[in-house]
Amino acid sequence: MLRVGLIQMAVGSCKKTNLQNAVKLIKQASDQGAKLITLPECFNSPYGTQYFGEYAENIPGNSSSTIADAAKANNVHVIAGSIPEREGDKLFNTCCIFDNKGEMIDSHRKVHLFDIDIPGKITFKESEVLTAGNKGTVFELENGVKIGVGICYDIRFPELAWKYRQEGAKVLVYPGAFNMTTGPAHWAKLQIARALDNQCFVMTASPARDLEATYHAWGHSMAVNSWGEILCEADAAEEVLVVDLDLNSLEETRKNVPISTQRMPECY
Ligand SMILES: O=C(O)CCC(=O)C(=O)O
Repeated sequence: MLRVGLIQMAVGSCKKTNLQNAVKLIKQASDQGAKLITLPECFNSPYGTQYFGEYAENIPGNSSSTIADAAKANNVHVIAGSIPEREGDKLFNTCCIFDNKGEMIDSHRKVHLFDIDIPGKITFKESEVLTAGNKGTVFELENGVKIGVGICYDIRFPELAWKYRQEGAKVLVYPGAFNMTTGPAHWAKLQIARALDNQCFVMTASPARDLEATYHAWGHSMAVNSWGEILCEADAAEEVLVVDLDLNSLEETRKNVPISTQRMPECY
């Protein structure tokens, strides 16, 4: 069993408050026994291309070291959602991953930037300000369980998740901030799809919905098992979800429906 915490946190315009809130909610999840905790995409800054430059930080920097300290203080692994990262004259959307001693053991820069245009609904172009990451990210917990990490739009690309599965991932984690158009239409379905086509657990953490903000996040952070069942799901408000992932059930799914050994790549 792996007990995980999904933090759907309210993110506002004050970075200091956002960081304090993240630390408080990590403790809340840890107090309920979570050993692997994920924060949402863009947890130190409002989500929007107009904010990334102002809120960006180097890594290591204040935001990353605040979460590192929280990971150590609570003896938990933390997938630190994402922050706008500055490196030289470039900005990235970056997730730092900390072990339970507060060491940054890996990081993931969003590979697929969120550039979409749905007329009359939502137009968003992260590539106007962000640079894409150029690698996938799989890290390992102390007990050897491998975790693949993507950020939000990365969930739409099954090849990335399949690469993680091939590298041994059992859990796929996507901090994300879907919106009021694609959220209700696709968010849960994409998680179930990635869970089924890779026979992995999928976990997401979104910012809470703030109708005063310029971007309205869908929320609905959730965890899905390898059978495609939703184990827990938040609504739109701030909430900490804690749930047990039964890794034996995953082995059973993989044994009973052995798709990983039945591929016919020569036909694809
Ligand atoms: O894929 C979507 O519909 C939303 C993606 C998104 O909000 C993001 O990548 O931040």
